[in-house]
Amino acid sequence: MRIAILGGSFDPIHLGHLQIAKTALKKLAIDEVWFMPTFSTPLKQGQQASFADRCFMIKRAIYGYRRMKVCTLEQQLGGTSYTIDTVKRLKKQYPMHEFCWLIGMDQAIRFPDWKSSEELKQEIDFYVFSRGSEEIEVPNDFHKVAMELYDVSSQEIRQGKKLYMLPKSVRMYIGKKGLYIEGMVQNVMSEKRYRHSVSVARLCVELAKAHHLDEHTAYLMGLVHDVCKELPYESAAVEMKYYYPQLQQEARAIWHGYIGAHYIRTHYAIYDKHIGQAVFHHVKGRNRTDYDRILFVADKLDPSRGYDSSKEIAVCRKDLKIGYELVKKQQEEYLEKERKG
Ligand SMILES: Nc1ncnc2c1ncn2[C@@H]1O[C@H](COP(=O)(O)OP(=O)(O)O)[C@@H](O)[C@H]1O
Repeated sequence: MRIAILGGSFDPIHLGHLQIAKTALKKLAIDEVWFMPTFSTPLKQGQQASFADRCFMIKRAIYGYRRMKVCTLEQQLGGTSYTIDTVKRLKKQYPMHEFCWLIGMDQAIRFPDWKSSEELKQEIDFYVFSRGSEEIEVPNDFHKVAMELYDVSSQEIRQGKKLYMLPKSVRMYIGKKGLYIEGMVQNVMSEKRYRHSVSVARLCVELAKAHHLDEHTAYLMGLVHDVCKELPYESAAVEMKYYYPQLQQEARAIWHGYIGAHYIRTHYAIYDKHIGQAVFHHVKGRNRTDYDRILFVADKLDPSRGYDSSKEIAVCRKDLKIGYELVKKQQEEYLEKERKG
């Protein structure tokens, strides 16, 4: 068989990658495309999802495409993934197949920096996928394949942008596991609010641990609770009118909880009911589930707010219901004082 390899971090895989594989199967004389996730990339830092998660996302994305596979050879090789070593190993391990290598324009430009790039060109044929209109120089023994490009990168996805460029199954997985959530949240708020969010998430985890609840759920809800807090008033008003017309009369300071609960579902594919409810009610509080209580108290008692809340935190660690009542009462007293001026 003739196999085309598409190597990359796939952190995460997106529709641009799938487009290369589909075009290759259509235009080149090949039998299969094998996605080859890097174990660890030499020219790149800041890879964020584990190898297992990246593989799993690829498997989900190519589900139903009979001629697309995942190859985990670079994990078997271990250490830093250099393509020259991968290609040699491929040929040894699969002498019955013939291989070629697929790359996008951005990688083709950086090709001269690859380890033993001259030798590599002798080892295997390269096919570069580009719009065909670019004047950019790539090694002249590369074959060019014209393709309609999707304007998206994995980095943009990790920042929470262009999430519609993910296969639906991958998007659901990212939401469920909370992959890349830190970068996504950081991208929609000031540094100070992000620090608060991280600190609330930590306290949520601490309280979840003390009460034998799911720590991952607690972490996620803490991190995302203020995701809509810095939305401009005009946009917030539109969202409220559209999604929560019955709640428009409530104070503006409360809106971000409602809009946030909607946002994390539609944007981040976080469908966990506990998280949605806790975010929805976190400003005023709701004394129904432990997750509701934890997020409410953690937001108010966040140590990074600058006052000593250690006594209240200790009460919450011991008994969440009593702790909730205590914090709720303090909040009401504070609001009353504010009202009186
Ligand atoms: N939007 C896109 N359209 C076409 N090719 C792409 C796109 N994004 C990435 N590629 C190509 O897909 C391959 C794998 O991408 P990626 O996992 O992002 O690589 P890496 O992170 O290792 O640079 C690379 O050859 C890259 O050039």
